[in-house]
Amino acid sequence: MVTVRAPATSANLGSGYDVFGLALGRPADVIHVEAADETTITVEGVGSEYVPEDPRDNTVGAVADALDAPASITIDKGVRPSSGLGSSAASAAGAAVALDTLYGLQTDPEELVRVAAEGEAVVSGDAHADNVAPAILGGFTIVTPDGITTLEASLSLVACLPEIVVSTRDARAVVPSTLSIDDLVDTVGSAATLTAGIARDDPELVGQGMADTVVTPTRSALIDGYDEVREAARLAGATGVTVSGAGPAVLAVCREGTRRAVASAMVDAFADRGIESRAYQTNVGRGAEVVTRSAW
Ligand SMILES: Nc1ncnc2c1ncn2[C@@H]1O[C@H](COP(=O)(O)OP(=O)(O)O)[C@@H](O)[C@H]1O
Ligand SMILES: N[C@@H](CCOP(=O)(O)O)C(=O)O
Repeated sequence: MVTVRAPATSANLGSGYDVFGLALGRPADVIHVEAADETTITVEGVGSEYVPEDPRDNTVGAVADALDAPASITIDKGVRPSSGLGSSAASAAGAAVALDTLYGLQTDPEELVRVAAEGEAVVSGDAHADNVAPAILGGFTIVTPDGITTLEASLSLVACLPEIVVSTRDARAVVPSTLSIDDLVDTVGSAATLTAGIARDDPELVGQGMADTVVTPTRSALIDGYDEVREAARLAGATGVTVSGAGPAVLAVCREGTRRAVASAMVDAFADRGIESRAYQTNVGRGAEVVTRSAW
């Protein structure tokens, strides 16, 4: 049996739609795999009642197929489904690393990212890799058709998850299909600023570079209370606040020493709208890792 811990991730970071991703220190899924003649899936943990166990509908089933690595797989969900925290990706990434280890495949890590992205296609309709890349490689990742660039990053973060469900498939449908040259210029400027901020461990630059006038306004409209939560986080010390992935989680990058205040300001602002939420105080995390391995 092989057991892997695979982290939640936050994709887009505002200006990097389908390109930027960050591994989070927590929460995480835990995936157990045992060799078997055919793939079976059992799901436990947070929101497990919303996750299909049929391998054709679970991201993990697509990964086992792509690696030709049938197994008895148990997913212990720590990342709530439909959260905007890469829940489906955490399972896919964890399964890719676990099955690769179980069968000694020694697949190249970038190839494992492509395999895990096949799992994402099962749930969102697109094999977008901006969650599975950081979930496997850790840190901050830039995914383009030419490959993946990874940067180590050190940021103090809050990911606040309200009791709202937003499906990634639905949230992809509201993204505009064209943009003006002004929006293009703004987006390139933001994305470049954000990348420089990551390279310099500078939360002010990262926060500034999260600005986005194209995708985020359409997604934030799906999150009741978003504007108030964003304002509350900024007043409490966040340098940048945006929709995490497709939402409904909201990600805040915090100035040194403000993370606790930002977390409680965000929870209070959702509560003022009558919405319960949970704020994860976290940082940039590592990629999926094998935690136990036994020979039976
Ligand atoms: N292993 C899995 N973990 C979580 N969700 C899964 C998994 N396999 C399939 N799903 C489905 O994917 C959807 C959640 O994925 P998605 O909308 O991308 O949310 P998230 O932003 O949390 O990844 C749900 O409909 C869920 O049933
Ligand atoms: N780039 C994707 C990311 C979706 O992230 P998730 O955590 O909501 O699955 C998108 O924005 O659609």
